[in-house]
Amino acid sequence: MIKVGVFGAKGRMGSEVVRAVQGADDTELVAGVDENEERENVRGAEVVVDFTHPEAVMGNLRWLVANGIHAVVGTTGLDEERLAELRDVLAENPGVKVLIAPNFGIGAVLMMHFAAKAAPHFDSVEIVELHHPNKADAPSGTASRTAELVSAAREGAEPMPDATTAEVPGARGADVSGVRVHALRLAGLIAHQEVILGTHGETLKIRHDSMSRESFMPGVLLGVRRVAELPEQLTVGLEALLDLE
Ligand SMILES: NC(=O)C1=CN([C@@H]2O[C@H](COP(=O)(O)OP(=O)(O)OC[C@H]3O[C@@H](n4cnc5c(N)ncnc54)[C@H](OP(=O)(O)O)[C@@H]3O)[C@@H](O)[C@H]2O)C=CC1
Ligand SMILES: O=C(O)C1=N[C@H](C(=O)O)C[C@H](O)C1
Repeated sequence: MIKVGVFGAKGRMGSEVVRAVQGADDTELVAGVDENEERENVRGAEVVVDFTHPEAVMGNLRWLVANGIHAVVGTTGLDEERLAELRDVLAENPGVKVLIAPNFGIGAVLMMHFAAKAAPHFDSVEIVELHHPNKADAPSGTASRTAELVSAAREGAEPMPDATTAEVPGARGADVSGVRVHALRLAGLIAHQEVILGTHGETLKIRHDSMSRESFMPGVLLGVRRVAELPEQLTVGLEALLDLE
């Protein structure tokens, strides 16, 4: 049995993780911790899953790594600066592994992968992400990661055509690594993303929809089961566990 703790246990995602950990045959819940509760409660856990808040996650990770506990992180907002800090903290604690996945949905990981594969074959790529209105961050971690992957895949390509010279601020979305990202927040939604690619006379749309937060749980459990054996101390992206080419 893998002993698991959950940070953000009463949240939308954390409560689903608690259910998944309790329901799986090979995992056992040590404790759930929320804001203003003692992190010490998860002592004894081999792996802690974090679905908290962009402002809380770094403090949680510093504590986990210092205490020799592997982390599986779904919380978004971990930019390059924070990842660099995390690498420094990990270097001082060589046995500890951290897996960060902007999206644990298997279909979402495939959507990002397919978008990166398609990107060099098109002149234009834009991303539309759609989420529930309680979400704190925009654009989503998934959209930012997709933009980074698309940008890397298009390295050396011509700039995307765009004649805009007069713009109401925000009308063209956010520029993430040179890719336009448009964020919608609508009641009734959970998590959705469309990558739209265009070239002469044709477009390709790659869309993923999470219709429930249960959809993220197979990916979270996969991370919990495999984090300890990952070759690197810090791994970003669930694709590292999915054998994608
Ligand atoms: N990677 C993925 O697949 C997914 C990632 N996410 C990301 O996960 C994060 C959480 O999303 P969601 O569950 O919707 O958010 P919620 O607001 O529903 O849950 C966050 C929880 O974390 C708690 N919390 C805040 N600070 C701390 C802290 N310092 N220590 C412990 N717990 C804390 C909150 O408590 P309180 O309410 O009392 O402040 C709350 O219970 C977001 O960053 C979101 O983008 C979401 C879905 C999928
Ligand atoms: O806050 C959410 O809900 C989600 N957050 C993640 C993100 O920012 O990409 C993953 C998924 O989109 C749901």
